[in-house]
Order: sequence, then structure tokens, then C-alpha cells
Amino acid sequence: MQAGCYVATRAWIPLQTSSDKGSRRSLVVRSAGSRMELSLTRPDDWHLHLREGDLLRAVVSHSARHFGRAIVMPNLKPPITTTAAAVAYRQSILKALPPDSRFDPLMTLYLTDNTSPEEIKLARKSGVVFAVKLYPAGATTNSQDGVTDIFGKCLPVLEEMAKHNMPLLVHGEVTDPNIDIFDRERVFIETILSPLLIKLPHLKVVMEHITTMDAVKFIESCNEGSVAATVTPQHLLLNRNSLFQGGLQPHNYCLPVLKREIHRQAIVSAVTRGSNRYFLGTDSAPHERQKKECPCGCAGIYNAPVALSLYAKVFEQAGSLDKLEAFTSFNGPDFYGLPRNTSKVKLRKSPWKVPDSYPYTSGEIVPMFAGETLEWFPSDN
Ligand SMILES: NC(=O)N[C@@H](CC(=O)O)C(=O)O
Repeated sequence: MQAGCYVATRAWIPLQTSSDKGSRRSLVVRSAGSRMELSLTRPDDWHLHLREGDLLRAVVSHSARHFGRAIVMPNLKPPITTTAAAVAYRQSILKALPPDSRFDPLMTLYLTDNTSPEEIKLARKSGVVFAVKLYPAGATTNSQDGVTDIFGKCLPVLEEMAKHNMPLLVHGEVTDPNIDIFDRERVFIETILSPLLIKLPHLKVVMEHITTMDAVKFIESCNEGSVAATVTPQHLLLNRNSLFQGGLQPHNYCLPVLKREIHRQAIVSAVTRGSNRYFLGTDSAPHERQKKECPCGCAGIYNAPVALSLYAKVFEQAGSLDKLEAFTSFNGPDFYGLPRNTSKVKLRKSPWKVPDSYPYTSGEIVPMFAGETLEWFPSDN
């Protein structure tokens, strides 16, 4: 079967073709009288929280089933601040995988005020660390050890990263409590990210989980191939009404928080146009149910089991299924300078019910769209 083809089970009717770059040509095919199937180059997840211990063992197979690789976030307790810790964390992830899994965790370091340029050299040499994550201190879950003053404390380490072509992954929100939570991404771009890239134009940056039209405008104003963004299913499908629909909805609470509908639309339109500046990053962030349904619930949406179905839904609704594969499977590895996967996954248009929860030894995890019916069912063959 040709790479990047949408496969039908019986007769095939070409819907449309598109070419963004010669090598990315995707043919869209639909079955007549039978179920539609998409065959995609195996996707990677460029922003994933796998946690550790019981929780790691409970969630890792949901990602490993369909994704080839994932950029694994370092916001553990304590955070992964050294290459040695990243190597050990990678071993524990590999140990938690099902025996026949070929899932490849790509590790990251957690940037602090004290990260040294020497640590970047070690990270690059290790062959298992692929990026460094910036959490402004206090911005989100387990960010208390993050950066307090990027310009005052981190320029030497960022210069070293630019030298080694090591991407900086950015949680793009300011933490000033006087800034409205819905404006924190825009203000971060204006006061931190934009000035940082003027100082360090060669630094490779991924703005993670973008949520606003301001982020879209910013990303498109930057050098292609040097600055890119990951986009989550929740920021493509939900707006801030979903936080309050029929009462407080803790399982729709994540950071950056969901925004107004106009922002959601701007992101959908940017991603489904087929630009190679955007790629799949679920920000799947599991928390045990009680940690979300309590007086001060944690931020984070668990979407690993539903993410591929949801991305397909977004591209289908936009009439852009022919652009899905570049977003899920090409733009990420191209940006990171890694080979694209060679194996395939399928998405079959067949209704399936999302489980209400996933029980595990320490409780249960409630997935995004728990108990609802989704249309695209992912499988390996
Ligand atoms: N996205 C979230 O709401 N939560 C993430 C942290 C993060 O990426 O902000 C988590 O680790 O739980």
C-alpha cells in the first residue's frame, strides 16, 4: 500500500489530493458502501506526560499501542533535571512497556535556574535526551522548581542549546497573578518568548500546547523550521464553555486553560491548512480521579486513549483529512531532524465507546470524553 494513503475496505473513490511538499502528497480515498479507513504512517506524540510507578504502568500502553515515539515530559517529583536521571527514567518506562512494544521514549530535561551548559553537552552526547523543557516557576503541575528569571539565569544554557541544535520546549504562560489567566499565553509571547528569540535567533523552540490566535500569529511570524508548535486535541475541540457546561467540569481543566471559541477556531484553521509548523502533541496528563475531583483539583486532561480519534475528527470536520498524516506523522520528526516512522496504523470509521474510567492499583483515571461515543477507531492492522 502506498505511503500516506487512505484505504477503503472495498471500492475506493478518490475525494481529493493535495500536496504541501512533493514528498508529502496524500491521497484521500473513500469506500463506497463500506466503512472508511485511513492508513497513516505511525504517528508520534511530541508532548506526553507518562508519570512514574503505578500510574506509569497504567497509562504507558495507551500511548505505546499506536504511537511510535513520544517526547516525555520531565515534570516528575523530583523533576528530571540531569541526563543521568533522564537515562534512569527512560529505563523505567521501557520496563513498564508490554513485552513486544517498540515504543521509543524520547527524553527531556527540566530547565531550572541552575541548569549548566555542561549538562546540555552531556544530554546531547547521551543520544536519549532530545529537548529541554521550560516551565516558568509556578505555571503548572510540578513546576515549582522551574525557571524564575530566564533572562537573568538561563542565557548561557540556552546559548549552549542553540549551539547543539537542542530544542527548547516552552510552557508559554506568565505566572504573574495580576495577569488574567486567559491572557497568560499572549503576555508570555510579548514579554518573554519574542524578546528571547530576538536575543537568541538560532535557538530552536517548540511552543507547546498552543491555545490562542496570538500564538498562531506568533508561530507564523517566525522562521519555519526553527520555531514550531504542538497542538492538543482538547484545544482543537473544546472552548472554555466546556469547563462550566452543566456545572464545574474538572476533567476538562488543563493548563494552559481552554480559551474562547475564536481562539479554538484560529488553531483549527492553522493546523488543518496543512502548515508544517504544527504537529501532534497530546499533552496527555493523567491524574488519579480524586486528584481532579476535589476542592483544589489538578490541571491535566488524560487523552492518550482517544487522541488519534479526536485529531481525525477535527481534520474530517474541516474537510482536511488529506492533511492529517503530515500533522500526526511527518511535521514532528522533520522538525526534530529524526526519521519518519515506517510502519502504519489504521483509523477505521466505526463507532466505539470511550471507557468511563481506567482502574489501576491506586485508583482510576478518567479519560477525555469518558463514556462518549467516538467515530474513528485506531488499530494496528
Ligand atoms: N497540561 C496540564 O494541565 N498539566 C500537565 C502539566 C502541563 O503540561 O502544563 C501535568 O503534568 O499534569
